[in-house]
Amino acid sequence: MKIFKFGGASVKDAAGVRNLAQILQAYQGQPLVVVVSAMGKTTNALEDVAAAYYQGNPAEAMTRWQTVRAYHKGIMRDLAGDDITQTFQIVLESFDKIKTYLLRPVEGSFDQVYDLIVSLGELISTQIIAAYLRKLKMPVKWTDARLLIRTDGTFREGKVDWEETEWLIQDYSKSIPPQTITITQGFMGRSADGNTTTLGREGSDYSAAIFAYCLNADDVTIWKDVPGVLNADPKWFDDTQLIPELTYQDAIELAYYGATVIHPKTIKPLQNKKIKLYVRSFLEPAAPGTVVGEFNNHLPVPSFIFKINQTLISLHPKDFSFIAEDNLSRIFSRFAEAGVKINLMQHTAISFSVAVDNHPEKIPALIDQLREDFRVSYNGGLELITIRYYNQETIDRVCVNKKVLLEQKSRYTVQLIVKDLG
Ligand SMILES: Nc1ncnc2c1ncn2[C@@H]1O[C@H](COP(=O)(O)OP(=O)(O)O)[C@@H](O)[C@H]1O
Ligand SMILES: N[C@@H](CC(=O)OP(=O)(O)O)C(=O)O
Repeated sequence: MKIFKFGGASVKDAAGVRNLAQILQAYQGQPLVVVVSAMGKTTNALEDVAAAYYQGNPAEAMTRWQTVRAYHKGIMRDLAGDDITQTFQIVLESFDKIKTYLLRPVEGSFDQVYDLIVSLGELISTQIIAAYLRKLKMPVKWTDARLLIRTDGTFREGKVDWEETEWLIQDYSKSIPPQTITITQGFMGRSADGNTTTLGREGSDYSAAIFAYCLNADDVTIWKDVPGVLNADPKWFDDTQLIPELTYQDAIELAYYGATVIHPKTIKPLQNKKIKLYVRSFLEPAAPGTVVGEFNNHLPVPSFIFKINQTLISLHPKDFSFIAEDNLSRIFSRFAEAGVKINLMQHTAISFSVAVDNHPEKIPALIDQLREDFRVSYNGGLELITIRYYNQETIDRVCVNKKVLLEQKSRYTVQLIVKDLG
């Protein structure tokens, strides 16, 4: 069994869907599970629909939804010709159900409504793709991932119930004929009480790993718009180099520090079962890309990760206490309660500094909370630069025209919080 994952960029238009079909045709005859994300930037657009709907503005929600619907209709028209009803009847029925939902009064918390609305992107994309592949007479089965991935009740960041999910997925796999191409959604699951939950933004890579783990798959391929894992994001750096082989450990570290090409939760389930992960280009499907697996060699070149929009928060006890266990536990519980992930931390006897992503909806409230116990100073608009397998030359290179506010080195990794002076 092979698991494939196609992200939003790969299916952003009809040409992308045709390209996906062509890639799958090359693997015909093999059992495949194909995990697909929402098309293009649909998830962002649906976030706006959810916000308007929840804020009690149904007219605005409907207008925003109609834009999403028109985008998908355009893709269907291109794939099917002018009459889309024959090929895509099921999608049109989904559109009607969504419209009916948006006309109903709001029920539940914002996060619950968010998951229900935002996950529609994946449901629609997989319905369109399955219908198109069926039109090409390919042996596809559209499957609702919510029947297979069981999560706890946390909305927007559902935690996988691995035991139940493994049982559900294995049971499903017994029921499908060999050679079937299962088309299913990334990023979503369902809690035991029947609520749709999402796994966190960009979580479709993780869904592919969940399927692979539960099916003891041979391997996973995530099809991207880059040739594989590079030693830096080509959006930021020229002259990037492809990394042909990557250890699980290095892949986890790169993804955790912010190399967005692989979702950080993806690697661990694969590493536990020694399942290889291929990162390949959907634009150049014959090229080998990167393979993540058990290798002895470290990264062949230093790798760079940039995270912009960072805020550095520094805390100082108001009393005469040091930054020791009691203060640390109070600080960590404040961050956990606010749902703020710490990207980097450093402490001295009487100060504690952390770098976090600047979420305007979370950080000001967290700072107010921290002020109850600490003197707080903060600095926004910063960059976090991580270099794996650094040397002084690489540090000097990234620090040109930057002021370094904080530096932290371990054996293999250096992290720098910098202010751009340019
Ligand atoms: N080290 C890296 N190597 C390759 N791509 C990277 C790296 N770090 C960040 N990226 C970015 O990851 C993008 C692909 O990931 P993503 O957009 O999340 O794909 P998808 O939406 O298909 O899941 C690339 O376009 C690239 O800009
Ligand atoms: N569509 C979801 C899940 C996802 O992983 O998408 P992508 O594979 O396009 O990053 C999101 O945008 O968050």
